[in-house]
Amino acid sequence: MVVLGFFLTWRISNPNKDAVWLWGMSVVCEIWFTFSWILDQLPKLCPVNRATDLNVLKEKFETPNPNNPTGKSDLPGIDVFVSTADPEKEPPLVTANTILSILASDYPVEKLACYVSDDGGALLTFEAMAEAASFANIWVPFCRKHNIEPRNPESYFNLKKDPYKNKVLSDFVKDRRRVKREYDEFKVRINSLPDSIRRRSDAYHAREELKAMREQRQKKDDEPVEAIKIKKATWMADGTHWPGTWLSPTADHAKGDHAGIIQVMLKPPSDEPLCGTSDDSKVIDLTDVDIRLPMLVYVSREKRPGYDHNKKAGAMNALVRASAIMSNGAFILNLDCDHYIYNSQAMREGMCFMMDRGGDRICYVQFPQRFEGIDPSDRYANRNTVFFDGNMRALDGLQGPVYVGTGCLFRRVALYGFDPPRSKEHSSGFCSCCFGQRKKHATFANNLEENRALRMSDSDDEGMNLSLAPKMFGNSNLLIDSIPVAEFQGRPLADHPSVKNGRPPGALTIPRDLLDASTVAEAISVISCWYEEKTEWGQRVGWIYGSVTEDVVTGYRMHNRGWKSIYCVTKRDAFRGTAPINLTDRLHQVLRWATGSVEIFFSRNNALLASSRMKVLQRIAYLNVGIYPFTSAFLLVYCFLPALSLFSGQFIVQTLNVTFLVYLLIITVTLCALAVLEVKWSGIELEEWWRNEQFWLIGGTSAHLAAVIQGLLKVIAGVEISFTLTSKSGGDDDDDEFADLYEVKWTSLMIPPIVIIMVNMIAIAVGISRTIYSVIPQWSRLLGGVFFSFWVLAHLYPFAKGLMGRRGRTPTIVFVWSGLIAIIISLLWVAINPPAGSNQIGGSFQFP
Ligand SMILES: O=c1ccn([C@@H]2O[C@H](COP(=O)(O)OP(=O)(O)O[C@H]3O[C@H](CO)[C@@H](O)[C@H](O)[C@H]3O)[C@@H](O)[C@H]2O)c(=O)[nH]1
Ligand SMILES: [Mn+2]
Repeated sequence: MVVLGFFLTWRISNPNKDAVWLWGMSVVCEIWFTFSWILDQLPKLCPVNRATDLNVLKEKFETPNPNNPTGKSDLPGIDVFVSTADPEKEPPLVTANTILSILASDYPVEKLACYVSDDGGALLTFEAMAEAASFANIWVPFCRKHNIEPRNPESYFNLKKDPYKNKVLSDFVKDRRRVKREYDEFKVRINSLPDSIRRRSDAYHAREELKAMREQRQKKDDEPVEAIKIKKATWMADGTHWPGTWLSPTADHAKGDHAGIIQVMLKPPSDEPLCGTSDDSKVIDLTDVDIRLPMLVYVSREKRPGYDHNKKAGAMNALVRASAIMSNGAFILNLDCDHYIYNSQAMREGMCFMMDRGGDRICYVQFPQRFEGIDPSDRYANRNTVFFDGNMRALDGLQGPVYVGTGCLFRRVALYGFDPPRSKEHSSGFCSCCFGQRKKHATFANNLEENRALRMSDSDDEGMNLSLAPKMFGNSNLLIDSIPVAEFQGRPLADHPSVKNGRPPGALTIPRDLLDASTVAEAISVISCWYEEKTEWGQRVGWIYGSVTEDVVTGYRMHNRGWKSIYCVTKRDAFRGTAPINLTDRLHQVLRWATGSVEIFFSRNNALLASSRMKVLQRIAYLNVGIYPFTSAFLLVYCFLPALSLFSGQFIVQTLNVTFLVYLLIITVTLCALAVLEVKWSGIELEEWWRNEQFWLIGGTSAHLAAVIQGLLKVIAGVEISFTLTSKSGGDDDDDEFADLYEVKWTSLMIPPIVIIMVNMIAIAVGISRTIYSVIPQWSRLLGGVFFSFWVLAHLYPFAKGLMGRRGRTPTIVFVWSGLIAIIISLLWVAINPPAGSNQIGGSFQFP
């Protein structure tokens, strides 16, 4: 930082008088780069590593003791949320496998509930979930019996390693073979679902069409023939009408209108273990194996024209409410449909933090995102290890990692918008409510000890005032009543009142057998379109609306209240998911992320407006998240500088004097040392670090730039931003695993990087030919310019490779266009600044 400071001062005070424009442009860029670099570095000042001890958790919660003589698990309830939106982009088989991995995970069955949110309201997804629920009867006990890992059947049966290693062979070989056969049949059933649904519905449509045609024929000839319009409908297997959308929602998954649907696919299990038998009709022998399954619920919130459904955030909020009524787990695990549980102990790992002393101030435990199916060289830095093993672990030493949308275990009451317990002691006495408006809100959990009471903002009003709750949470009484229960159940054991008073911790649960028709009806009412009207859902409560990166804002709002979060890196990956390996899909993904950041920047969730409860370095980290897309503008300019310098024969400094070179050397050496340090500390490879640098430039000059423009359009013209889903591969096509990598799909995001590549290549060519034909060739000078051009090109290499496809299948027009643009720019250049013959060569650009 110090060297950068001196360097910038020197740069500013030594303008290049022969090319002030070049000097000015470069200095402005350098100032911005320094600023953004500092934003990036400061939050890394106190990195930490954490470890958990699952045995201690077991000892405290699942071992007989005076308070718990039977040793029955005292662990709190967890509701797992899985979101899916479009069965075409998110294959139901993938979602089904995720569900199976959750149902089979190692957590007390009666404390676990799984909710699938289907934003598409698609019958296909519904039926696939029903199939998964039925296959779980075989899969889950099998996993328990033989300690299977991972508990996602698709991944398990595709494991490359020997399945019989470290296993007691006798039973296992037989069981595995049988379950595998069952799984194959399950897969066939899932894959044939689209056809059978279509056949079912087509038969109906054919009948309807015939009817309509007959009616039309009866009309007189001179009447205009109307287009035959049949209201499309989908039919369930039992012959009833599916209240969701047509077979698959339209590409615009966010808009498929349909009723709210809740279906309990697996009922809440009994409280006591239920062992299987050696009954021959069972697929495998289940003597002494607990065959209970966790509760599984299919939820598709209502969608109607004229309502803003708020994308994923809206879907999650519907689940928060429905689950509060149906199972009210004190904790919520959020997973995308393609992120499955890879480590069956993962939830316990998270619980170690939540249930530890002081754990009641933790709003969420974020796990790193890990990916499968990525090309070995990770061309587009999909693994994102620099972020997940560097930045996120560093943030853990501050107030905690940001929430990244999946693989995150929440404390339910933190999502409800309460302040953390004991927040008064920690707040500085400065106005700690968010943005100056001191809203009065009731202290909620009236039945809690005073110093623990959770607050909405720092209300002066300490009394209980339940009448305000409907204003925030809407008017479901079941929902409101469930809130203090969730708070109570989520308390760390150390100060758990039940331990103090000898009360069984389960005493406050809503009995699961109450899950009757009226409960489900209430749950359906809270997923209706209008439920959130005039409430604070999405504003202060639940997932926060207004950004396509709902995750970052949602986490931000919790940190802003003084909650802290934990980053939990487990030895065996907790969860694994997929990522887009296709260049275009990847660009669109980072475009969405960057757009979300710009949205945040221009909203009241800009970190500059953070409350005093947010730690300074944490605030800088969030500021960086909101600001990074803006770097793209400067990056774009800087990528053209080497070319401009080769064209003009000028450079960003007047003379390459010793001071400049020494600064350059020190900065370069320091940055290299820093990179090595970070790589060593985070345990990633230098290769991965370099991929990250490359993609930073690729994304920076394409997607981030577009994001800034989109964001500005939203602010200025109110143009809405849509959530473009990332396609998940089915994992079915074994013939070519990475075919996606080579597919070239045109997107206008590619234009800026292509132009940069072209201009720099032409510049190198121009530079070389000029040097060759000049009277006194100055090779050393050429070397300088060419080096920086190459530096830019090296960063863009993966991009160029992506454009080439596998056998150069890029439409030639792409090259023609970019060539054209590049030539026009060079010609323009010559027109503005005509080369002055040999004079120019002997110009001002000289080595010392
Ligand atoms: O209207 C919508 C849109 C999306 N989703 C779900 O959101 C998840 C994430 O979508 P995806 O296309 O996979 O986005 P990614 O870029 O892969 O996801 C990252 O970034 C998103 C924010 O941009 C977060 O929501 C994700 O959790 C995070 O994994 C998926 O499960 C979708 O089904 C919905 O439920 N409803
Ligand atoms: Mn995803």
